[in-house]
Amino acid sequence: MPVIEVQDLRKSYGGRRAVDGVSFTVDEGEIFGILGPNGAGKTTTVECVAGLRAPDAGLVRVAGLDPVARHEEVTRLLGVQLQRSELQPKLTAGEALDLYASFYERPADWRVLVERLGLEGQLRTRFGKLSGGMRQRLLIALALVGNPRAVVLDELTTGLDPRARRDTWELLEDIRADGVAVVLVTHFMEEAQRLCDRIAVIDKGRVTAVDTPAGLIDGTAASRTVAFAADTPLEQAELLALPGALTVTSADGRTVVTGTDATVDAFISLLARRAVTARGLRVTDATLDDAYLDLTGTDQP
Ligand SMILES: Nc1ncnc2c1ncn2[C@@H]1O[C@H](COP(=O)(O)OP(=O)(O)OP(=O)(O)O)[C@@H](O)[C@H]1O
Repeated sequence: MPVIEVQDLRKSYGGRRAVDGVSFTVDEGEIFGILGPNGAGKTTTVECVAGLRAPDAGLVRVAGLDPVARHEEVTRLLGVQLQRSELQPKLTAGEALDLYASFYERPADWRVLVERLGLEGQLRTRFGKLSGGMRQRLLIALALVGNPRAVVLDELTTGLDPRARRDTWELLEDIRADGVAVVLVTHFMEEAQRLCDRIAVIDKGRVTAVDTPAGLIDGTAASRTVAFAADTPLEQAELLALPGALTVTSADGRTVVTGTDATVDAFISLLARRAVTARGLRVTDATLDDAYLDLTGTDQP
């Protein structure tokens, strides 16, 4: 049974659809990414998973429980770090960690989390006085302090410096190894590519693709790019006729062909057949950025 299950989730605000039929499941020991443009409905979706918003329609289950009807039980199983999270400004970081740990029967040792997240120097600082990045680190620690079975992390590393970001990624990888199911909303492609086992791309309230990062990349129309300078010019039309070829551009003596694996294979055969030497030949894979741009509308802000 998946730890998190979302089926045909729908949610509108004042008649405007924010989430329009989203479905996905997240298994134990899986990091499931949600990518999508601003306003696509990502936060609304994870707020429904956390039981903080009631869906208009559809089904949400966390460990088999309805997070709205069984909110208290779900709170014990699910750690949550949301974009709109706030704490009482006068509470110090150390007090907040003690308080949150007291909610759970078997809390994690928060000192370990504090060390992993580089929060040691901040324990006596009030929440209201923490820098943006330190607040973020504290909210991550609070999401994990209950030793949850599942966590929802909305923009996990926004505002973190590069070292804190790497440390947080390693922490998440350890949590996954412990069998926790993780839902990660992110705008960072590098983060998604490194951490996520599967990713849902959401656009205008709908899931436009669910796959592994490699699967999403392979699914892009132009999954490979070949760049070269030929000693004997090759006809543009001939290159465009290669199987799967999408575009051919030439500038400064170099030609760039976009296409698929089949395009690359056919291109190599063409070189051999013509006894053409391609200098500085480079074959590059599409990135998750390319896949993301393919899968989301261009009319978004
Ligand atoms: N409390 C609310 N009241 C009214 N409309 C809302 C509310 N929260 C979100 N919306 C609207 O619902 C849509 C989806 O918002 P949501 O915050 O879920 O998107 P998102 O994908 O998380 O965006 P971002 O990447 O900017 O965080 C947007 O059009 C937003 O303006």
